[in-house]
Amino acid sequence: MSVKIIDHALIKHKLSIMRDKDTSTYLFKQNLDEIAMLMAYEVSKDFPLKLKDIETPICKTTGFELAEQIILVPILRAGIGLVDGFRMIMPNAKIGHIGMYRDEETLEPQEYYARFPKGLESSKIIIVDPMLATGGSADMAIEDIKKRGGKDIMLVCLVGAPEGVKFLQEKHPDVDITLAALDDHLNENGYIVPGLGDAGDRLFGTD
Ligand SMILES: O=P(O)(O)OC[C@H]1O[C@H](OP(=O)(O)OP(=O)(O)O)[C@H](O)[C@@H]1O
Ligand SMILES: O=c1cc[nH]c(=O)[nH]1
Ligand SMILES: [Mg+2]
Repeated sequence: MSVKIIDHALIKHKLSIMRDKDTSTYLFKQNLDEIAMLMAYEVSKDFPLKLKDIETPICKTTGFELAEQIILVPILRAGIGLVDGFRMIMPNAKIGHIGMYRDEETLEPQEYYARFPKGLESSKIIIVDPMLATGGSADMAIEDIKKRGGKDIMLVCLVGAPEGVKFLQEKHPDVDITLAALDDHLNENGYIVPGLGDAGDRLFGTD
């Protein structure tokens, strides 16, 4: 399993705007869209290709196309915020949904919804969620997808805590994790420090 933190000036700039508590809901989503596109570009750079015969205006030649179906799986709610950016550059991706919220007392995830396209077992599955805190939600999502036959799974989050990364590395060594930032620690309420607060609330204007 690998844990990769993307080192990119634009991502650092945009993520800092998102972290700022005075950033509006509109600008929060705008920057999330832009970071999602940059992250999608980065995580897909080694996706397998197959050869494809094409004809340019000049001659016949051999081009490429992605060899595998991509299934993007946002963990609701906040994960929805990463879907638009990923779809901009992966327009053929199918979308699965897992609905989950953390119990505020125990921090245990509760799954309330799941719906997937067919073909999990032969697709490249990208789970997206802005926040990886204790890792409980991502773990439950990965377990659910594995039970349904998914094998080739990666996790893409904006901000991760060391506690959650360690938990997932031990539990799912086959799942690669990509982050835009690895933060310092979790506070007593299970929030990432410095983090960006509650991603779902900031994205949708709830509190
Ligand atoms: O790693 P964990 O400790 O499980 O925490 C991370 C989860 O918490 C947030 O969702 P939340 O439960 O706030 O639900 P929401 O997206 O509906 O706001 C976040 O979007 C993750 O799904
Ligand atoms: O910091 C955190 C931790 C969990 N979920 C969030 O939205 N933010
Ligand atoms: Mg939330």
